Amino acid sequence: MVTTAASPPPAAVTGATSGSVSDAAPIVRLSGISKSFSNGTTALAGLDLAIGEGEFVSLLGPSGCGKSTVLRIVAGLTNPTSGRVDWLGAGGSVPAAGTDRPEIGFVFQEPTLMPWATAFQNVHLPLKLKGISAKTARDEIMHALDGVGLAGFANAYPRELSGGMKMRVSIARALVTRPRILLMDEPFAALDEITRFKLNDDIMRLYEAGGWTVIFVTHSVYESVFLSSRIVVMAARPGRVVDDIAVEAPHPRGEDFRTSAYYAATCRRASEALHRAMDARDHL
Ligand SMILES: Nc1ncnc2c1ncn2[C@@H]1O[C@H](COP(=O)(O)OP(=O)(O)OP(=O)(O)O)[C@@H](O)[C@H]1O
Repeated sequence: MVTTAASPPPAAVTGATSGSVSDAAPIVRLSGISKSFSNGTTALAGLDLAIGEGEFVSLLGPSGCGKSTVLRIVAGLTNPTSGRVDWLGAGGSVPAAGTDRPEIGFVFQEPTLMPWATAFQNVHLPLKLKGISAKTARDEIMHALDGVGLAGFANAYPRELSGGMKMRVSIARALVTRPRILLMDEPFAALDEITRFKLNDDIMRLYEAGGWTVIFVTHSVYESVFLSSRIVVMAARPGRVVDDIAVEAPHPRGEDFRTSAYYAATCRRASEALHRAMDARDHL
């Protein structure tokens, strides 16, 4: 597995600060991760992956290559069959406890909102589970809703919101605890293309302002190149990392980036890597 960068971006899309943080100290490191299920499926085999603090890493790969399983292992929702997950402190050092998980936000493909609760009450949920009252959490909840452009819809119920707005509430709910790392499992896959573009722009603005670390699962080459500082390409049977592409375009990223030659070249590069991954056969 090789880490490569597409050709440097042309002057037209450079400026501001560098968007690449691929040399950032790791926040979490997965070493030799394998995952087998009782039905005999080997979802992952010998996967090594380090995620740098502040990186936006997309996991791109064909269906069944284990992208969601990686997220679930990072979130602690399932344990690997073998291998280690190490959460690292400042400067990439392993904290004394070794595997202490920091605050994690998780956004799923479905918004999974409580239909009987308002947007405000839905965003309150993770804080409520920590014993924080709506009154105490009010400013945090409104800040999170404001961040996704829904401050004016705090009292709306999910049935009153569009698909894109429901997903924004879901993102606000994931961010309200101010997580150190945000995990997103194909969050925009069910949305129409225009809404998806808009949410890509919005998540980019939030990432640029918030400076969090993101692991983002997607099937979309275009989405992964627009959003990511790094694209990790996976192959299936068994799930493994086969390519690691740095996207070195600066921030802020918007339409100039989407229409740049560097964007087109990087999409081509990622698309070729994805096709190689789809053709890959078992290597074990
Ligand atoms: N609970 C489970 N029991 C048995 N097999 C499972 C289980 N969960 C996942 N798998 C299998 O593990 C493999 C990896 O699944 P995973 O959902 O991680 O892939 P993925 O890359 O996220 O797929 P997709 O892009 O289709 O969502 C698949 O072959 C899947 O069928």
